[in-house]
Amino acid sequence: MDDINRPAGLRQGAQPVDHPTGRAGRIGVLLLNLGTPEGTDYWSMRRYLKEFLSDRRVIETPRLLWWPILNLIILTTRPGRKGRDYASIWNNERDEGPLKTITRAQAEDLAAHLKGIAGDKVTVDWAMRYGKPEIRQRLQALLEQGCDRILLVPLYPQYSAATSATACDHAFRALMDMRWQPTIRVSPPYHDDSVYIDAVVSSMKRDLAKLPFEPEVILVSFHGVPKEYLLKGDPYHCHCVKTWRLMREAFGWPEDKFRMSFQSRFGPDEWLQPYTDETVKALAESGVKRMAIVAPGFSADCLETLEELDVENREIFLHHGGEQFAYLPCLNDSEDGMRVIRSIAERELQGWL
Ligand SMILES: C=CC1=C(C)c2cc3[nH]c(cc4nc(cc5[nH]c(cc1n2)c(C)c5CCC(=O)O)C(CCC(=O)O)=C4C)c(C)c3C=C
Ligand SMILES: [Fe+2]
Ligand SMILES: [Fe+2]
Repeated sequence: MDDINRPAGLRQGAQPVDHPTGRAGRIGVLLLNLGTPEGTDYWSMRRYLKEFLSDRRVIETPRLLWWPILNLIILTTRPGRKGRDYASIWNNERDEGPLKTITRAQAEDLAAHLKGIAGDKVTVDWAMRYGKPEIRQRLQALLEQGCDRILLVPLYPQYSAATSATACDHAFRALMDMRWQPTIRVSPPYHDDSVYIDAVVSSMKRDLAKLPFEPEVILVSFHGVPKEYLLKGDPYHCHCVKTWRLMREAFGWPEDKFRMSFQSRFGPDEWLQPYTDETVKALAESGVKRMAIVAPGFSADCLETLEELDVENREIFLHHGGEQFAYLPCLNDSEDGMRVIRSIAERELQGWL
């Protein structure tokens, strides 16, 4: 906002002490992802898992039932076991999980891109739903830099209450405490956006061309959620199926060679099916010797891809008769990946820039 357009009391230099400091009419973009533990030790893991698994958007089991399961069983055993898994993929140079390293790189690339379009009018930052950097703190930092309009970009192509909604809830909880809220926009899910589908397919084709073998089957694995969430109206399953169909059509392979599955089942309830580990085992047992896995639901590589898919599922495949296995990386901050994030940001900032 030009100084001349401010109410008299807010003009710089003419501010009475009892008036709020004027904001500079700048725009903030906040990339949001899930979050990762601060370290791989027991207490860091426990803090992360406790925050994550206490979120009612993630675990809908009634509190009275869930509290003893979480505190007496899960938080005594899981931090140690999962801490070892995290240690195997940790970015030791920066002492952080890869999800953080990659999300930061995405934000830096987007910042450089938007600077080319809008100069210093836009600030790009990033935050995590669980752990650090906290959404509340990064929103505050954007306000302090003069942003009175903020675009939230949940980096989940497929919407789920357990991911996109809880990230927005958290941002809105921070806004609830503000007398002078910024204007907020939230970017929509992009599971069927042609820029995203093209990027995922181009990236896969490039990675497949580098392999020393040609896979007989490609498995498209998405993070699972309890089946009950679908029955209660969460569109996540339908978004995943649509992404998979559009990828398959762009790829030109039949359904039996271009499969889909859901990974990371947690607890005894039924989750979305078919399960990735069971599918990989069944493929190997049915005589498939060469396969590739891709996980287009993750905007950045993380524990669920680098460890669960590339290590655990590779072992399952090789152990049951498979011979060659490839994990194809996520879009991350690659050229393909940044094309998607830049296009979302540019589209959603229309009318603001
Ligand atoms: C138990 C319930 C869980 C639901 C529902 C769930 C949904 C869900 N998660 C992602 C993306 C990620 N999940 C990650 C790790 C992770 N997920 C759960 C549990 C649920 N996720 C746990 C307990 C963990 C931590 C690791 C473990 O203990 O198994 C990650 C990786 C984070 C990292 O630091 O690398 C991502 C990303 C999606 C997309 C989703 C539903 C749509
Ligand atoms: Fe998860
Ligand atoms: Fe569906």
